[in-house]
Amino acid sequence: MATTLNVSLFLPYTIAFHDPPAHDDELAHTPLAFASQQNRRASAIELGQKRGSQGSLLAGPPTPQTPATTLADEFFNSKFGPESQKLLFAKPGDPRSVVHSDAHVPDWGEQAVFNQPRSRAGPLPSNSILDFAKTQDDVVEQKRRQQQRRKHFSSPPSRSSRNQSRAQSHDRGYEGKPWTVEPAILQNGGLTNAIRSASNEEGVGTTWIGTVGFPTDSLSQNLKEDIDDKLLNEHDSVVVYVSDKNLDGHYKHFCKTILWPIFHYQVPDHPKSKAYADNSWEFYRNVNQAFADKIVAHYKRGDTIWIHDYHLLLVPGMVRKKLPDAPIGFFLHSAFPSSEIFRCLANRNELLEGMLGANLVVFQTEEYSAHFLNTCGRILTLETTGDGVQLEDHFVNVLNCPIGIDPPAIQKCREEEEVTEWVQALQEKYKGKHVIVARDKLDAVHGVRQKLLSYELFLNKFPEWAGKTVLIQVALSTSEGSELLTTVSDIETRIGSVHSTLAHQPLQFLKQDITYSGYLALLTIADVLMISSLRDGMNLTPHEFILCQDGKATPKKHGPVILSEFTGSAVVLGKNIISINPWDYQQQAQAIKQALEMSEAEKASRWNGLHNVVMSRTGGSWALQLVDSLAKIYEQHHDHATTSVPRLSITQLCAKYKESARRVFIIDYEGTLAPHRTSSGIPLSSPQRVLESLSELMADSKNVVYVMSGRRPEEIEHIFRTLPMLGLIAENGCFVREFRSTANEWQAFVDQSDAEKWKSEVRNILKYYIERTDGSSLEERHCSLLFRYDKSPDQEAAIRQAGESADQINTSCKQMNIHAVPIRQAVLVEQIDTSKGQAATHIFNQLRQRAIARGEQAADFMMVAGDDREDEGIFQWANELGKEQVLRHVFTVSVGKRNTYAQATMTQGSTGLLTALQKLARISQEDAPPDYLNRKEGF
Ligand SMILES: O=P(O)(O)OC[C@H]1O[C@H](O[C@H]2O[C@H](CO)[C@@H](O)[C@H](O)[C@H]2O)[C@H](O)[C@@H](O)[C@@H]1O
Repeated sequence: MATTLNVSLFLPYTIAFHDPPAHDDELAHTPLAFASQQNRRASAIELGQKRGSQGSLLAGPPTPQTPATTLADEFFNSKFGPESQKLLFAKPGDPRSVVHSDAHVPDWGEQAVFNQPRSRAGPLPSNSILDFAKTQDDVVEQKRRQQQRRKHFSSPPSRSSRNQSRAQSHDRGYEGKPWTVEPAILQNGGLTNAIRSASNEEGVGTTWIGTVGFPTDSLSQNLKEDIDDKLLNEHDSVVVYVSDKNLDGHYKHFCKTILWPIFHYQVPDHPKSKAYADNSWEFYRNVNQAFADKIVAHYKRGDTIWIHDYHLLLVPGMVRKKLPDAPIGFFLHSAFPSSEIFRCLANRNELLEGMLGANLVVFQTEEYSAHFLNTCGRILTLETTGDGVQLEDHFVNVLNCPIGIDPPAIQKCREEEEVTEWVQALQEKYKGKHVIVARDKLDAVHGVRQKLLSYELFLNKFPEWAGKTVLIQVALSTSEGSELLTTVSDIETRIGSVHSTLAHQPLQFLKQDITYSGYLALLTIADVLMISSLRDGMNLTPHEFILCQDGKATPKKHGPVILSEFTGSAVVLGKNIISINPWDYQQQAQAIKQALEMSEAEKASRWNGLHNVVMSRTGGSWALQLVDSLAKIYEQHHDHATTSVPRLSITQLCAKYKESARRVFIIDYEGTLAPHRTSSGIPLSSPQRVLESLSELMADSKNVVYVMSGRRPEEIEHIFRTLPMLGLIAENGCFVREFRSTANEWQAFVDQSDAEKWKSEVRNILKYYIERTDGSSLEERHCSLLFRYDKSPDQEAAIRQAGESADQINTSCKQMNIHAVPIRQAVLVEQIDTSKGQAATHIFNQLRQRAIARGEQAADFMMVAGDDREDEGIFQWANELGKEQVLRHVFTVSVGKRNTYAQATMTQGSTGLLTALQKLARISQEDAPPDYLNRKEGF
């Protein structure tokens, strides 16, 4: 069975270590025996809780029937202990159960949920700019002073070294402890649910590759191997082990303080931004390399590799280096920012190049894929189309395909008794109230502050609602500083002091996560969902809310969704949401009022529309679509991959040449018949041999010979002035001089006065960039313009300017039917509808018509030779003629080693091609009638 390797920073599983039970001698300290004991314990606790769960379930005044510790207390105040997994997952004890789509807990290495080792990573090495200015003497002197100071103050060890040594003594106890496999806390729940749902379909095998989500330095090799075995054999998971130091630098530093903020538009101009390179880049690279190595070690021919999210942007490129032929897909779960933001990243080129190692790069929405294409164009000066990015020798497809949820699995969880109990309790608690719910990460991008301010405004502006509305905001902790928490707490206090009464609290702010059953119940009983993210790749909470609002468990149903326009889900869910700009507090306040006052009919109609989207765009269909799209693209790429393009067989070429009656040659000049011009712009090497070979070929009246070029007609005509009968295609197909035309006339395929219109506009744009790029120049052609930077001393700066110029032209001149294409050390601006292929079609059709008119045989042999991207279209066209049997023999030949649509390659370069042409000419000479060299007319 074909296997998909799903690669994500965190596996869906982790390991929990347990203390052996004190008075339970019957239990051996083995994971299995211990797990069964844990399950028994968990059930006992659940039972105990349920028996006491008759009263109010959320923190509030206790009722007379309420026992001293209510389930509500457990719900919100429980300390995370070994049983606390039930707070986060649908089914405790079942590592495969549905998980929160957007779960989040405290920092990596500092979790308190499971008993796990702590990080042994020390602080990042210093990145002080001053370090670079020091002389060796300064360094020695500084160290001496530091030592003196330490002695003088006999300062206690630093906090991090204290933590480290504490961690080490704490970790000693993990060896020999029983352990169990648990659903991971740190994981992308949306991804896990989607892949699981698709894996339930027949024929899709999945292997996960990722870390276990906790620091592993302190685990012995034997223990690691035991964990490897269990996860591989029972959970189809391959563990990537990286040192605590690497994962700490990678995740806590590079991912969390640089990539995540920048990808979510935390503008790097901000003084606190860390968009500058800090030392964590090295750790990011190391972790990505460890993942790539693991994938390579595990990959078998026939497998498909899917790499997920912003933590692993370099992995596709790293794997590609080792597995040139593997099918690799990359999916970005988060947002992708505009190129203006992305370009602030110090390692922007490496990150983009890493992603481009994939065959297919997929984003949640069109906005992100468009930003990516645009960024590749601007920063890497690559040619992009709506479908992807053209690299020198292959195409990387780019797609958008939004993730969804797994409705059947969630519906099943909703049937659990515990959810029903929560629903009843919550309904009771909020009887007569209008409940707005929300569950977000408490970080700068999720807009909790903006939401609370808008809610406060709503309460102040519409006091008639203040006594009957409750906003339940579940806020998931993040590593972000306390500043935001302080601000949010201030707003919370203000709302409480102005609007709370003895009987009513309009805001329930819960700074911790809730049980999965509680979460589903909350979504079921709520009247409105409100999400105010400033940016979010997708956000699946709206999907889950819509599903739970079906009225099956409660008469309350079809609650409206207030959703920030900056989320991927707003794009997917479309017009039926109440769309808000989280920065517009007035609009948000108004949206709350609109949602609360919406008629039942409107609610139902909006919900139906939303529900259709949720049910059709599911996580399972997303996962299958990714696999399917990659398979198709891979097949296309592989149809013409270099490895499968054979060398041109000269023997076969000669044989077919010999047996054909009418032949057409269309051969590219620069890079094919002769090497590319040098960077000094000095003419190409002597074209003498080229002229001789072409002349010999033209001597046979059965042959029609065209040379094609990007140059202006007068230039190419000058180069071939000794062959006035040679057919010529100039400016990439804008002009054609017919073969054996005595009039020496050029036919134009472009209206030059039209071209003048767009050229004057583009000239102005290019002028700006040329002024800023040393050594660059504008080459004027009749139907195209060329921004050349081959003589620029600073190539890097020139490439950047070229990329930006192409981007600006492609964006601002869209209506003009032109495109700017980065080519070798230049940007070519030309009309979209002209090409070498188009000129070739014209030539070929004319030849056929003439042959038919004269009652002669049409061409039965064609050879097309080229060397770069611009020749690919003409290769495809000629191949088609062969496939459709318009021509009996077609030879498309690419000079060099690039990936190509040509049927054959000529790895020996121009010299090899000229030798082949001369061989053909010799055949003609051998077969020639005595008057051979005097015959002039062709067919
Ligand atoms: O916190 P991280 O480890 O850095 O991971 C980032 C988040 O990844 C997941 O969210 C992303 O994927 C979701 C599903 O595609 C999407 O809904 C969300 O918008 C993305 O940001 C994960 O679900 C979050 O918990 C992580 O915080």
